[in-house]
Amino acid sequence: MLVLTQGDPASIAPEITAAVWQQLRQNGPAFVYIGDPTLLERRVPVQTIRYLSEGADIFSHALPVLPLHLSAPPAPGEPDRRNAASVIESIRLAVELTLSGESSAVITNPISKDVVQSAGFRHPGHTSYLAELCQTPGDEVMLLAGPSLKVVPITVHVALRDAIAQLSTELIIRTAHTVAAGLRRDFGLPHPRLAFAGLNPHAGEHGLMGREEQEIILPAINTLRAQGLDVSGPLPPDTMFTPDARARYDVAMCMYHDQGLIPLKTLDMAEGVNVTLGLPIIRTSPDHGTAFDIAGQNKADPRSLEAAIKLAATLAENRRKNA
Ligand SMILES: NC(=O)C1=CN([C@@H]2O[C@H](COP(=O)(O)OP(=O)(O)OC[C@H]3O[C@@H](n4cnc5c(N)ncnc54)[C@H](O)[C@@H]3O)[C@@H](O)[C@H]2O)C=CC1
Ligand SMILES: NCC(=O)COP(=O)(O)O
Repeated sequence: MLVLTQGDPASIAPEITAAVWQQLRQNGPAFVYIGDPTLLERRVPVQTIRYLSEGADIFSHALPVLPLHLSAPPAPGEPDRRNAASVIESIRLAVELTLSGESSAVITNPISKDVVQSAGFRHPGHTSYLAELCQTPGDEVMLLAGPSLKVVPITVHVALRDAIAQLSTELIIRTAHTVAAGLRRDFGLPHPRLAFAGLNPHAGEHGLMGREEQEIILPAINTLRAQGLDVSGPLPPDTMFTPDARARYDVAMCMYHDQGLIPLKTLDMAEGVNVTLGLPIIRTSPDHGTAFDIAGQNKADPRSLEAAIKLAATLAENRRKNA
């Protein structure tokens, strides 16, 4: 059984959850929703449960829900910080059930970092919170996977000037090992090919446009190669996402968030999935956010959530086989 978190109740999460249940109810993979049942009741048949094990028999005719309760009535498009506690509790419980082995993976619906942080949440997103809950802080790595491309932002939710300051040979090496291990164990790629982007225009052009390639990125690549990984780069970032270039690697290792997420979402927004590597559990999520601007209008595309649920099931099965 998989567990799906509530996400922000004012976001598109309720409507995409209902749409994906309709899509998967016959052939699965089955999931249990952890959230307030009233968010879904007017869209699909819902059945509250006490134990995850009850979910499998119910899934084909009703969406099984482990109930949580909101503090304020939800209004689509109007996030309310009074509901932040329930958003956070859904994530905590999903991780607890997965660490205990009752669930095989966590899929998270989108949250507003702004809303949860206003209620005291100290993390810039799910990723580091999940690592804290799993007691593996610092081991987490964000990977986004779509049909055309996989990318890893080596620095993530920080201002661009801080991302540049954070880059180090040690961080690149550590991230690359987590990615290679995750691609082998969970994605079933025995010899993953990692391509590293440069940071600067033309990958620095021999130091004319910046020295991070020579001083930080290249030493990491040389070390990783000596350690037996299949690595290439630093590549000029503007040409490494062409179809020909993408055919030469399995994952693009990017130096900052938007360097990787812009090509990923441009190519694969509808089916892109965010995967957290480096955790003792499987976690996936749609690649998009809360989309408050269209919440409650039945405009939201549910395919990224559907892809996240299917990929979570595949990764969990691969990890079980490779254990
Ligand atoms: N995994 C998560 O919890 C994520 C959370 N976020 C959070 O979401 C909030 C909003 O972030 P934005 O940058 O505005 O990104 P966003 O993905 O929420 O929205 C960007 C644009 O894409 C559209 N869009 C997004 N998902 C869509 C879908 N399924 N179907 C149709 N249109 C869709 C929206 O309507 C909007 O115009 C922020 O607080 C951000 O931190 C963003 C990404 C992931
Ligand atoms: N840009 C990816 C994103 O915002 C999701 O972050 P997280 O909640 O998975 O940490």
